[in-house]
Amino acid sequence: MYYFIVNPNSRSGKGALIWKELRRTLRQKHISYKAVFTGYRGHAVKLAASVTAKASPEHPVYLIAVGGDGTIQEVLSGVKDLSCIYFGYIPTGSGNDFCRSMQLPQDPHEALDCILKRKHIASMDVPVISIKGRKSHFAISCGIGFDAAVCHEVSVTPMKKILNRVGLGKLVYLFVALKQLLFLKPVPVTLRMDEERIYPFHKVYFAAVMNQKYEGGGFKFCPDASPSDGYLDVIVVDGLSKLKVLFCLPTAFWGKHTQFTGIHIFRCKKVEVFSTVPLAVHKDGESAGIQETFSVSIEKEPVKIILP
Ligand SMILES: Nc1ncnc2c1ncn2[C@@H]1O[C@H](COP(=O)(O)OP(=O)(O)OP(=O)(O)O)[C@@H](O)[C@H]1O
Repeated sequence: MYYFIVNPNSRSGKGALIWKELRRTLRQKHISYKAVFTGYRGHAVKLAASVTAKASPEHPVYLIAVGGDGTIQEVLSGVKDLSCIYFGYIPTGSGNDFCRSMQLPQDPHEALDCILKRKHIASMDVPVISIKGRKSHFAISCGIGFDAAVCHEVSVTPMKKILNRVGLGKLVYLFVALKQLLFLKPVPVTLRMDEERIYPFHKVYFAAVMNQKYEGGGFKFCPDASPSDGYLDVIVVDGLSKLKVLFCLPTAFWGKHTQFTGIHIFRCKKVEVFSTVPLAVHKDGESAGIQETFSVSIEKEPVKIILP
């Protein structure tokens, strides 16, 4: 039995239409499934918790998230014991960084086909972010500063709806990033890794903790990040002029930004981030509020994910 958690509101409402087509396929193929729908922000956490409440490693649940990248982190956050699920993902969002990094089909119909075939099961690290004592999971990345401010504005801008309507949803990140950069003021941020290595930075634009290579709609910020190596990759952008950031940012689409002075990349199992002023924080592109500090580690147990 497959359990689908569907965000009908993803890609500005297209998620609901795509789900109807997928449902037709499931019915035609006589697949046994249950589908539940998210009605508000954070709902997928509760739905995933209730769907997996009785699951065990002996009786696992095939849990499929249907939505954008934001839905994935909510679904994973609702699962208490990751060893009790097989995770599948059908993209109906606008950014699709998860598919890009995991090399999953970007087309929802192909993604469903891959899930039903269950050809390849792999392990994926699941990072845990702790903010003010509250823990939750994410799949792709979390960050503080510029990238989080971009995510926050992307989620509220009417431009996203308009660009999604004409199939150019990904461009919204680029426009918003340029606008945010104009008004941004870099601040001192310190990172402590694995309880011992301390790195103070003085003029930080942003710091991102990445489980996967891509975030922000295709920026390959940590080109060597791997979701199956048991490590987190961390990028810090510090001390560059705005003009240089502007020049450097497009090169990140190809992962070529790492050659610039002021771009620092680290690898660790745990990182604590301390900012001197409250800044926007995101996880998998969803706002996690305005924070001064948070920490990230990796769950001991990886999740089993269905791949093509
Ligand atoms: N029924 C709903 N109405 C409004 N918001 C919802 C609903 N269900 C889920 N959400 C919220 O919508 C937000 C965005 O969802 P999601 O990431 O799945 O889609 P997206 O933004 O279109 O895709 P992407 O993140 O790839 O750009 C999440 O914060 C989620 O909690």
